[in-house]
Amino acid sequence: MNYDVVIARYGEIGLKSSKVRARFERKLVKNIKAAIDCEVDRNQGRIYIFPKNYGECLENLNKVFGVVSYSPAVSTYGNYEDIEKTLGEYVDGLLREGFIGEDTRFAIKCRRVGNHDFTSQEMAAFCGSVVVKKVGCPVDLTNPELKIYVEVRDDEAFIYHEKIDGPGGLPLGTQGKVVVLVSSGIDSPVAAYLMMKRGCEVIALHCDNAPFTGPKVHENFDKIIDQLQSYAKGVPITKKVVKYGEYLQQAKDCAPEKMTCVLCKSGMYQIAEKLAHKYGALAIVDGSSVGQVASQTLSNILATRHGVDMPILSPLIGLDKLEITRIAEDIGTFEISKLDDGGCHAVPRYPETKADVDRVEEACRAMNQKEAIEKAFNSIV
Ligand SMILES: Nc1ncnc2c1ncn2[C@@H]1O[C@H](COP(=O)(O)OP(=O)(O)OP(=O)(O)O)[C@@H](O)[C@H]1O
Repeated sequence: MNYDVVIARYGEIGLKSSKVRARFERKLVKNIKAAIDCEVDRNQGRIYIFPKNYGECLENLNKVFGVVSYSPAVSTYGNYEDIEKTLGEYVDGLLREGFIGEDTRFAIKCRRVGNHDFTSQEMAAFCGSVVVKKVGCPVDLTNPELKIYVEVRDDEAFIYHEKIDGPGGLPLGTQGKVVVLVSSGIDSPVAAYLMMKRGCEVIALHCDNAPFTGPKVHENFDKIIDQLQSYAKGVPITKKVVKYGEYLQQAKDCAPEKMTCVLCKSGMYQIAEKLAHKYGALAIVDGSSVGQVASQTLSNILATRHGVDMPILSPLIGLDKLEITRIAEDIGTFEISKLDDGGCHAVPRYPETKADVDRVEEACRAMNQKEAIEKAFNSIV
């Protein structure tokens, strides 16, 4: 097929006020250009992409948030003569590639914007007759096997037959920054992805628990961020790593053993909050999901957040492991997360599952948490 344009559609942006919409559209176009080598035109709620390489364009558009669907198309002029000629060639291509045959029930879907001397129905009937003359296949408007779309916009027309689903969401970078706590596990990369999908720029903070973890954990974190960067064209993820081993050692030495995981989370949130202030981020994000592991009880979730003033968002909170795993597979992080990284050896035999604020405060005092956090924060690279 000799496509010469890809039409991209966006959803939610269209619901915004005209000022916000214009800003979102500009950002979306910028992100598309960062992801694809192309020229771009914006017109009446559609984005027209003229890529250098169609294969690359179709693959990368699938990773640009804000794009709801897209169609490779051929363009022509918006009059009977040119549409007839171009549609005829388009149908030849469909025949060659086996999308249409003499038994294929088909329908023409025509949309029109602008002033023309024909209605959408008249143009649809005309285009239908062009296809029938060429292929001899039956028209079926209620249950077609193939839909051929003809969009006439002022003096231009576009013909296509595919609508490929995009990732949806909002253009990356339109909703401010968040600090996402990213481990090398399955959940937190999905949490980062979902926030990016809602338009948030991500600062990924990883706590390097060495010597309680091996080098594989850090390596896998790097690979996960590399994979997520393919969704962050235009607004790349900022990567930050804090040396967290000394903090954990202090927790183990000075506070009750069973509080180690609670103190670990509490420290992570506080370091994330400091980092957020430094970089102008407005929220902290983690991959918690209620009851998924022993430490993710509601009482632990509440107690570990004590002392943090910034919102801590947990986009996976109501999802089960299977749902999270499915997303991780789709976005290409599961294969990395499932690699054996040796786990964390700071985890006590019986971790606290019913932490309360008083005992957390007591444990924080016992380990001199404020000083340990300050020290860890200064190690961030
Ligand atoms: N080493 C780490 N660095 C940064 N964040 C972390 C780290 N370990 C845990 N977190 C954060 O705390 C959340 C809860 O971690 P926890 O270990 O309790 O659960 P999990 O189900 O294993 O999470 P994940 O699959 O994301 O590792 C993680 O989703 C992540 O946001």
